[in-house]
Amino acid sequence: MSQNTSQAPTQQRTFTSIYKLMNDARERLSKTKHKIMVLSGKGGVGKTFVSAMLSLALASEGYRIALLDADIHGSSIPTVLAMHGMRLYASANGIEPTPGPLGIKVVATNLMLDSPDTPIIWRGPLKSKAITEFLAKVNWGENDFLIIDLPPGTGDEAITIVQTIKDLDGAIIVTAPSVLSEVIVAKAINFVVNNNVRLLGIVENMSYFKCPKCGSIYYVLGKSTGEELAKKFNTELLAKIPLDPYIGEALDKGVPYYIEYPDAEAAKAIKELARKLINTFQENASE
Ligand SMILES: Nc1ncnc2c1ncn2[C@@H]1O[C@H](COP(=O)(O)OP(=O)(O)OP(=O)(O)O)[C@@H](O)[C@H]1O
Repeated sequence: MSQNTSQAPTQQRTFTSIYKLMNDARERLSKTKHKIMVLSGKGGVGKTFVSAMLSLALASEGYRIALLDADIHGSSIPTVLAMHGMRLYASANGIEPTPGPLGIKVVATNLMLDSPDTPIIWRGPLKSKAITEFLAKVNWGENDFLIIDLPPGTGDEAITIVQTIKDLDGAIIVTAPSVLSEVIVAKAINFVVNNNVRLLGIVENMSYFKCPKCGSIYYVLGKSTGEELAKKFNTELLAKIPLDPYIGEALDKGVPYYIEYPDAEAAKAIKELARKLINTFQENASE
């Protein structure tokens, strides 16, 4: 009994501080119109690539974009956006997002590290706190879209996002033909639906490869079943993004793919994805 009593003030302080952080986060994000999370049931399907390129596609249509890399351990948004040597910095207004290509505001743990290959050794509660602090202490300012790139699965990071951002506008599930199993897609979809987040649809990445010489289509990672899956889960197949060798080339050259190769096959699919998203929210706005 006496032990409980002596612990009470500390526990209360912890709850108060998390409650305050969550409130601060909501206040900080109150001038961001649409908040969208990007998740997948499995790793390596191109979630980061889709989040980063979708952000660039929306920005190139004139929208104000913020991008949160909520993948604390595997933070790679800055690399994909070619933000070499850039850092977050503090101002009197909080943590300032780092301006990325086309002016998108980027927040990522890798932008806080001296070296991008430094490992972050944090367990669940610390990762959740880091994400809440990012949301609460970053000077997000006014944005049309906040895109949140999550690590694979439905763990601490995803739970923190849905608990903190109560007015999330929706979720995009990214998957690839090799992992288009119903079970994997269902897990991600159930997480979204059970948390009362609007399911915007599925993006099938690495869908096919189109030969640039003869135009033949090859299903390198297995037959595309995106349409059937979307139908089965009563959602939309938002995009089929092909495998594109220029993506690796852009990474090697240290340039953002969408800007460097705007007419490449995958870039065109991402542009379409961005337009669908814009239409979705314009339709909603006029309802
Ligand atoms: N359509 C594509 N064509 C060719 N390469 C791609 C495509 N999409 C993504 N890639 C490449 O595949 C690799 C994995 O992509 P990415 O890191 O975006 O996946 P992820 O789902 O975010 O991974 P993680 O599970 O680590 O979070 C990267 O090297 C990326 O450049």
